[in-house]
Amino acid sequence: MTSVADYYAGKNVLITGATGFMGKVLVEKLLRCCPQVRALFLLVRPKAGQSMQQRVDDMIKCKLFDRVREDDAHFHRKIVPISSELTEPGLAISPEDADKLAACVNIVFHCAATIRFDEPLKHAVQLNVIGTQQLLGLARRMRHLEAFIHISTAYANCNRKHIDEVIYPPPVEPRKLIESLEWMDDRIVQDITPRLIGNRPNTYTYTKALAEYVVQQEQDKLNIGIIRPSIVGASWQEPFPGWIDNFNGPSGVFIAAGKGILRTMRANNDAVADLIPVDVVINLTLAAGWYTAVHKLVPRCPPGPLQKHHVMSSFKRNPLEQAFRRPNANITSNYLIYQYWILVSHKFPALLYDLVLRLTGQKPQMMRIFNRLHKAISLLEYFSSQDWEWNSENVNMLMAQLSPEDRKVTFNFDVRQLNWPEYIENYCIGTKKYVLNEDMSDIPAARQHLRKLRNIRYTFNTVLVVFIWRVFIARSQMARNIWYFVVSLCFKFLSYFRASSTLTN
Ligand SMILES: CCCCCCCC/C=C\CCCCCCCC(=O)SCCNC(=O)CCNC(=O)[C@H](O)C(C)(C)COP(=O)(O)OP(=O)(O)OC[C@H]1O[C@@H](n2cnc3c(N)ncnc32)[C@H](O)[C@@H]1OP(=O)(O)O
Ligand SMILES: NC(=O)C1=CN([C@@H]2O[C@H](COP(=O)(O)OP(=O)(O)OC[C@H]3O[C@@H](n4cnc5c(N)ncnc54)[C@H](OP(=O)(O)O)[C@@H]3O)[C@@H](O)[C@H]2O)C=CC1
Repeated sequence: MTSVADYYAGKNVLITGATGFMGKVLVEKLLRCCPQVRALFLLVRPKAGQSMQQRVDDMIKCKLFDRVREDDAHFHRKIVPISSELTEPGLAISPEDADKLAACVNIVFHCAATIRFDEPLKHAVQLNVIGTQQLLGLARRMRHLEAFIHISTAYANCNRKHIDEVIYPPPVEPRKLIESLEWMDDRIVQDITPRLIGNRPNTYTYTKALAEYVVQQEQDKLNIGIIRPSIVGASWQEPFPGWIDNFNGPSGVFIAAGKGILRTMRANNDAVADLIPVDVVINLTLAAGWYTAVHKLVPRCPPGPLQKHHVMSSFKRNPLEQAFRRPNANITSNYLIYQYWILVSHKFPALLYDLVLRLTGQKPQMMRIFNRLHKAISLLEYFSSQDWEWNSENVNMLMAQLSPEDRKVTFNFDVRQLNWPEYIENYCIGTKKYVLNEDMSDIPAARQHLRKLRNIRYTFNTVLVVFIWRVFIARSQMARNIWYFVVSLCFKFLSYFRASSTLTN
């Protein structure tokens, strides 16, 4: 049985989406744990005024690559950036580059995609479906290709409750959809999008389902493998715990909760999300690359439960700077209760805060922030308030195929060993350190700020009670009688407990 690292020795690997969250972890892991890999060809586009080379240089300077740098200061020599825009004809790869790739690439990892839930259908199809088709076209030209690994999502078939490790028939024949979208203007496409996506929640899951089908069409010509991760979160162990660099999925929710902005969300009460650490997904992906070179498979990443109290307690121990309120989110599956909390815990404090800003001559901003937050959580709700059943026999089979060393250490993807409270703690610290770039040495000041917020809350509640008392109790005889009745009842209870505790002592 060869080890996974042995398989990658001397191989030329092509990666799309290498500048993204998962792509970066894939590049890092390959360089660190498969040091004999020959070259990594990264398809990168110029962006935001930066050339492709500048972007790659910036990427490898980031902290994520510290461990690789320690092992080999010249690791960048193995990285070969190739200029490419996946939505352009021929992927906008120069003919010379295309010929070079066709001549030497052994394995392709296709990670690039638009993962936005609000992406217009035309663009989502252009990148997630047509981009994938074009990459497959290039792959067919690769004379030494051993495996084509496509990163899909566990939610590509989220319109089903039970999902097996098979490719389901597509919602529409991709070719027909592509032809229709070509002549339709954007307004028409926007109007018909809800009808097209049907019982899927967004264009992302719809186009990822089509992409799976497009990949499957090539199964007679290429060795294909499809990975379907659920919700990918910060790293568990590698290259270090808690690495995360974006606001997607749960990370944005955590940050908003840690900052005390998000106080309620609609979600399943017990297991609110199927979370999987990014290093686990990447270990599985690399193992699947090795295995697919010989066989074909569609593994799914095993999910884990995410519990909200771990998030709250982590942020209380390691608070974020300048929180709006103390972290305390109320997860509910009940629509009415949710609307109540939105009003009381989001809209009312935002209005109050904006009023204070206006009175002090500043620009109001809190209501705008909450409107954006509500848009974001409404898009995530579909995933956080439902359950799916996934079959993961292929994952178990793949695990059994690994050597003991790979299975337990180098390419471990067994989340049963994961300590969830510890993972969530590191995840929350990771959002603080790597997404918000906050310094850990500021934690005492952040704690002090939370204490100040708690005192403000106590003062506010006391003022509110006194106000209510003045308005209602002091003015109506009946309210006064009820009040005296409640107070005397409390007093009687207190005396009773005091008497009974004296007797037992
Ligand atoms: C309380 C605790 C308990 C919690 C329990 C619940 C947990 C989780 C629940 C449910 C998770 C479910 C997840 C399902 C996942 C499925 C799995 C997958 O297969 S794929 C991946 C999923 N994809 C996404 O997650 C994309 C979702 N995001 C979007 O679609 C958009 O971001 C959206 C519509 C939500 C918002 O869009 P906009 O246009 O309003 O905002 P924008 O462009 O994203 O960015 C806002 C600002 O933030 C900055 N920003 C973004 N990333 C940044 C970064 N890394 N660093 C600094 N700034 C950043 C941006 O530059 C922008 O700033 P400027 O307004 O331009 O100034
Ligand atoms: N994150 C998650 O929770 C999950 C992700 N997945 C899947 O994993 C894969 C990677 O996701 P993730 O890393 O989170 O996504 P990111 O958004 O972080 O990365 C997307 C990558 O695709 C590249 N890309 C986007 N558009 C183009 C384009 N037109 N031409 C060339 N490259 C482009 C981006 O490059 P650039 O830097 O230039 O924008 C970036 O490198 C996706 O296929 C996604 O569907 C599946 C399940 C869950």
